[in-house]
Amino acid sequence: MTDELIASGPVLLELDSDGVARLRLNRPDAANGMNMDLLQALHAAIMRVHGEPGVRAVILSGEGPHFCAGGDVRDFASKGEGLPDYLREATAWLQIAVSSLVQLKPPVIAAVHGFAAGGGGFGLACAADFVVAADSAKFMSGAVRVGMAPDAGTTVTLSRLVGLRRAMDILLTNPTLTAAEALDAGLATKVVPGEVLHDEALALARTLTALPPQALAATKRLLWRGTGASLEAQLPEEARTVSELSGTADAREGLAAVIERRPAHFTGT
Ligand SMILES: CCCCCCCCCCCCC[C@H](O)CC(=O)SCCNC(=O)CCNC(=O)[C@H](O)C(C)(C)COP(=O)(O)OP(=O)(O)OC[C@H]1O[C@@H](n2cnc3c(N)ncnc32)[C@H](O)[C@@H]1OP(=O)(O)O
Repeated sequence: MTDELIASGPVLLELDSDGVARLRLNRPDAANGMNMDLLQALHAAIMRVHGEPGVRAVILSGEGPHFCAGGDVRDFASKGEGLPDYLREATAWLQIAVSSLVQLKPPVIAAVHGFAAGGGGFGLACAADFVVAADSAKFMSGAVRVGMAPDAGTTVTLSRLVGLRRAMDILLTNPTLTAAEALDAGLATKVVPGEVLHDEALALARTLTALPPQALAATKRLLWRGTGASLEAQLPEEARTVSELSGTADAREGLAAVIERRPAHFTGT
C-alpha cells in the first residue's frame, strides 16, 4: 500500500493504492481550530477526493492532541467588530465543506481522538457516515458556550442521529460527552482503545473498499435523503435505485458469488 501525499498545509490529503483517502486537519497547535485557510483547504481536499474515481473510503482525522476544537476562538477576538461579517463568509465555507462531505460518494469515517468540539469538530463528526472514537475522546457542541447557535448542520444531523429530545439537551446544555456516552447516544459507531484508533478506522475502511462502490454510494445517498423524506417518497426512490444498480457488473458479480458460494470481487463497474 503506497500513500501519495497530494495536499499539505492546513489539511493533509493522502491517497493510498488500496482506495483509502486520508484527510487530516493540520493545525495541531490550535487544536485544529477552523480558520478560513483550513476551511478552504478542507473544501479543496474534499473536492479532490470527489474527483478521484479510485477512492472507495475516506478517513477524516486531526493532527495533534485533538480531532478539531471548532471555529478558531483566537479569531473571535482578532476580528472584534468585524466578526459578524467575517463569520458570514467563514460559515459559508463551513456550509460548503459539510455539504460536500455528506455528498461524497465514498463513505466517510471520522476517527476521533481528543475533543470534537464546535461547528468544525462536533459538526464534522455528526456529518460523517461512521465515527470511530478513541475511548478517551470527548464530544462537545460548544456553540451556546460562546454565545452562538450550533452550525455545520448539527441541528439536523445530530437530531437525526440521537433524536430531537437528546439533541435539544446536548445543544442547549452543552455537556461534554465521553466516547461511551456518544456511543450510547448514537453519535459514535464504535469506541476503541486510543492506541488502536487509526488501525480500527483503517480496518473499517478496508471492509468498505471490498464492497461494491456504486451500491455503497447509492445506499449512503438514500439514507441521507431518507432521514428527511416520507415513506411514500422514499419507496419509489429506493426501487428506482435498486433497478439501476441491478444492471451493473458488480450486481452480476455479487449474485454469481452468492450462488457459487465464493467471495465476490467488485470492480466498481
Ligand atoms: C466562531 C469562529 C470565529 C472566526 C473563525 C473563522 C472561521 C471559522 C469557521 C466558521 C466557524 C463557524 C462558527 C463555529 O462553528 C462556532 C464554534 O465552533 S463554537 C465552539 C468554538 N470552540 C470552542 O469553544 C472550543 C475551545 N477549546 C476548548 O474548549 C478546549 O481547548 C478543549 C477543546 C476543550 C480542549 O481543552 P484542553 O485539552 O485543555 O486543550 P487546550 O485548551 O489547552 O488547547 C490546546 C491548544 O489549542 C488551542 N485551542 C483550543 N481550542 C481552540 C480553538 N477552537 N481555536 C483556536 N485554538 C484553540 C488552545 O488555545 C491551546 O493553545 P495554547 O494556548 O497551548 O497555545
